[in-house]
Amino acid sequence: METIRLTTAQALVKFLDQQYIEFDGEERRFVKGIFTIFGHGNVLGLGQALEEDSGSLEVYQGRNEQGMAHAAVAFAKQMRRRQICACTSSVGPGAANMVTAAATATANQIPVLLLPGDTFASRQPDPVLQQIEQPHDLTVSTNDAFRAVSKYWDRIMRPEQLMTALLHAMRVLTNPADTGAVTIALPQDVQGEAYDYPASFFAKRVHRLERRPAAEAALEDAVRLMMSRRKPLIICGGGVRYSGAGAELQAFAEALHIPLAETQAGKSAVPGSHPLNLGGIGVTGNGAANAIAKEADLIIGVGTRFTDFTTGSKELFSDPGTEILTVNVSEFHALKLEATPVVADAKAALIALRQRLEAAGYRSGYTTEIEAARAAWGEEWKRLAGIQYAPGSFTPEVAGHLDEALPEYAEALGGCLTQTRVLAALNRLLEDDAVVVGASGSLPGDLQRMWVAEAPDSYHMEYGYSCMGYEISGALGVKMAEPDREVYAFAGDGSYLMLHSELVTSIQEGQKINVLLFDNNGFGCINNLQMGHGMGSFGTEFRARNASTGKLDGPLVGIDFARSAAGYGVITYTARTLEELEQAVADAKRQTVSTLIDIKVLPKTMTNGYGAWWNVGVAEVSGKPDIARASEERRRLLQQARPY
Ligand SMILES: Cc1ncc(C[n+]2csc(CCOP(=O)(O)OP(=O)(O)O)c2C)c(N)n1
Ligand SMILES: O=C1C[C@@H](O)[C@H](O)[C@@H](O)C1=O
Ligand SMILES: [Mg+2]
Repeated sequence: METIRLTTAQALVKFLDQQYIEFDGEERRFVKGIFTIFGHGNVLGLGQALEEDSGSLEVYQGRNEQGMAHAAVAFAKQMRRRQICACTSSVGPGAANMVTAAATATANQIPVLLLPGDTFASRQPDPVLQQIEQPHDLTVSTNDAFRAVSKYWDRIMRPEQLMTALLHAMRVLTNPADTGAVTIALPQDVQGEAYDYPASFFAKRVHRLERRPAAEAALEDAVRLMMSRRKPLIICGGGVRYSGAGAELQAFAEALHIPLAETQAGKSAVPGSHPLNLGGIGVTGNGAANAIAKEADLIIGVGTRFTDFTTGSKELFSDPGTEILTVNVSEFHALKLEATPVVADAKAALIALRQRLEAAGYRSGYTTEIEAARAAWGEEWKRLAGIQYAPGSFTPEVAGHLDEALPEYAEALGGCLTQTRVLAALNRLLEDDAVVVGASGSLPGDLQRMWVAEAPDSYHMEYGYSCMGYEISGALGVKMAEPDREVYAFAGDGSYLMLHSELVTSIQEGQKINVLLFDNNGFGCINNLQMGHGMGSFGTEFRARNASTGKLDGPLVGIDFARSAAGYGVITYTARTLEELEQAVADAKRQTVSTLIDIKVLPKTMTNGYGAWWNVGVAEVSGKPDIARASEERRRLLQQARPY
């Protein structure tokens, strides 16, 4: 047997360089590159291997391990899971920083390969610098924390273990039904240990992504169910996009005259202006989608996980007469809500179903309802787009919380833009094919309701984990996937402050991203949530400690975000009026380096309502009558919701 003598780390790099994926007859390299932050736990092992021969893998330098791993996740998501990046960290804190990103990947079912350094397999030394030491179990290291958030986890204690570990890693990374983070922990001594690897291990491997066809019996069940229903509603989930099934979904809806609503992951599979596209559904859904959902007698969930935001915490389509049909490549998701399941690739299943339903002469029973719902929402959209602050006589969308404090905010921010007006303007100003990126705060809800995404894959929302700090790291990953499109990160001030380190990486790499920073001086959506459930404003506005009360109820803490980012070499702007915003966007489009627009928006001016419930835990014991009322209201709504 021919062998090649390599270190574990060298073998790992050589193997990754030989992985390819084939989908619909198209072959491409699977691993584009590797993000690195070196420390003693990886620099002399994996670092050495990459310096000596990285093959065709591109090597990037991250700033924060969570940030770089989020960039890798966003890259794979935007590539529709057909190409990935790996990430290597040092041992201990560097590794721990990647745990959050692993969870983001797994929650969103996005492949990412994480390669954290680990403590010495030989235990010489023991403890090594940054080893946590658990006296009850010496095999435990920081990297065990990845077990909870990975789809495949392994630790390479001997060089030859690498071979089975990597084959399993590829199995999971290329599995459309059950992918996510793959963690391979690499003890730092083993990374440099030599082994005679069989040459065959490094042969080119092409992993075929197959479109799983639907079983004939499942299709028959689905057709039978649909033939008995007059008011079906399609929910278009992320699986539609990963399958590349947008056109088929649109054809299915058109042929059978069925309206569709979008999840956060499914938006931009079908153009937002399509007459059958009702837009975002659920807790953050709009009036049209939620109204049609309430009347639907059949929900057809295509490629959706049915999260609580999508289902309105199982209250939105809770009528016992409403049936659920699912099309999902994952059995786990297809079987939710006691659905009639079609376990299959979305594109394959939609084609097969349409053929059968057309042959059977199926057409939904909708007459004018879809058009009417869209028109009513269109009017509401225009109202939201036109909201302007006027001192003294202004009622914000989220009213009754901080009404009296709004003039103070207007003064501290130096402007009084409303969030809904800014979003409507941006929807008009940004390029049609630009990719908008978001994840957390009030913006995902507003975008889900208001953003009309026309171009395919122009909406990139991480709302499986809704992880603050993903926005800017994610925008970098999206830009790497789509170098020819403008990419805009929509981030709240809280999220920006949590993590924006990869903005510097974007400058370093010459990858232009645009940050649209919505500064409302606080954790706005959480303030809405607490005050909407009877609490006071507590720990969510950015206010200084007040010496007289000892609480965080002093003056607002203003931040000049434009100045902060300018220090990195980012081209920055501050927008306090719509004119300033328009000028900033126009100028940002002309730039070749990353830009940031610090948009000063009033709190409480985001969208609110539209008929779906969100089940949040409320205190059953409190001295505040408003909290008792919120708890009572929750009990009432729980009775209307599906219990499971
Ligand atoms: C990593 C992480 N920590 C905490 C949260 C909980 N959380 C969700 S939104 C939010 C506040 C967001 O504030 P900001 O980014 O300013 O957005 P806004 O709601 O003000 O628009 C918090 C703390 C989260 N989603 N992610
Ligand atoms: O707690 C949360 C509330 C949501 O509105 C928000 O978008 C999300 O980031 C979150 O964590
Ligand atoms: Mg904020």
